[in-house]
Amino acid sequence: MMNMGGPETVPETHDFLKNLFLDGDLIPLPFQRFLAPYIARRRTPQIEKQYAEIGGGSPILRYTRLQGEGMARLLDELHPATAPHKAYVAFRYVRPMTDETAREMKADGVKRAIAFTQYPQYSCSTTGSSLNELFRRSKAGALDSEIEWSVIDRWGTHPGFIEAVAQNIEKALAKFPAETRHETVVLFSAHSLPMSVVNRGDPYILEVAASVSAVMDRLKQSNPYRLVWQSQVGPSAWMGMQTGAALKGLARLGKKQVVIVPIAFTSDHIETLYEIDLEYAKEAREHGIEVYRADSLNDSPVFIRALADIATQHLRQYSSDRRPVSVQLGLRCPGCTNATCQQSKNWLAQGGRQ
Ligand SMILES: C=CC1=C(C)c2cc3[nH]c(cc4nc(cc5[nH]c(cc1n2)c(C)c5CCC(=O)O)C(CCC(=O)O)=C4C)c(C)c3C=C
Ligand SMILES: [Fe+2]
Ligand SMILES: [Fe+2]
Repeated sequence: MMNMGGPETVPETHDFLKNLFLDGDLIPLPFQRFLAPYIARRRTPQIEKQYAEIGGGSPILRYTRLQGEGMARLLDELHPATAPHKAYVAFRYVRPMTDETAREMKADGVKRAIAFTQYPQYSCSTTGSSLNELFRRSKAGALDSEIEWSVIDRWGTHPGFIEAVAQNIEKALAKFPAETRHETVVLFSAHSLPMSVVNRGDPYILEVAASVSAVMDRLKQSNPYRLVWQSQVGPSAWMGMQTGAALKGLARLGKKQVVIVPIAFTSDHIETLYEIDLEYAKEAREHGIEVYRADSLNDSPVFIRALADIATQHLRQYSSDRRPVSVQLGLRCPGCTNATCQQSKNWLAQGGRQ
């Protein structure tokens, strides 16, 4: 289960940020090895304060383990041919990272594995970075070369995922009076992307939009909605409209009720617990809007069943066609100039064989 991870405790914030700014697949910086620690040090106090305010750290490891254990249990029933199943966590910027997980898998004698992204929608900066890291660690000899790999690279329109998000929206909508509930604006909010990434042909924006469209179809188009973008970092141009500005705009239009929906991440993190709950919701209330947030998926049993179903479908498909990767993963962004992307795609298309 591949994801970025987050600091479990406040003092881990600096190392998390340092590893994040060292990731050239996420943020290519000039003189990265020198600039990354500098930027991380400067940013640490502000981000530490945010993690402190949301309870002292990120809950992502706890939820990913819980989701993985639940998924593996269900998989044993749904796909007994490949049982027993076990979920391992590989984070990009905090422990457990790929090397540590690879050692654990080696000790367990694993010979068949699925690299299962926990980002519903594909971006080169997120899932792409995790897959490139898997490739690099393999090349460095950290992975057991006998493991047969396949990849689940995106699942943003899977009906189980859509159902889990839709149910959480319904719960939030139910907090408004029945007479005015249909007027509530559903504001989907996803982490933004720099326009430089969008403009090289990254598929994330399209895939997030596809998730939103599928959720609204499941809700039978019950409410007006928009997709907006949050958490931009630094001075460059990022995908908009920004979530904060959208809330102000909705207030200007006289809207009184809003449900904010995190759609691109599967557990709580500072974007939901700090940015949305503490910053945006407070600002919106000051503008006269009553606002609730749809819960993150966290320990949702509907979501855990969806993960098991996604893995089952993948295993069935793989047993019939032996294709380790999706057709879509084979295509690099038309504007991609990162040579590792091609190498890692070739490696994965061969099932992780050298
Ligand atoms: C699907 C979600 C995410 C995408 C896409 C994404 C792209 C992206 N992010 C940065 C820079 C930063 N991201 C940071 C933290 C962070 N990012 C995501 C998710 C996505 N990022 C999460 C869940 C988090 C964890 C923080 C949290 O909310 O708990 C940070 C560090 C925090 C900060 O300093 O503000 C940076 C920096 C870029 C440049 C990028 C696309 C290229
Ligand atoms: Fe980010
Ligand atoms: Fe790329």
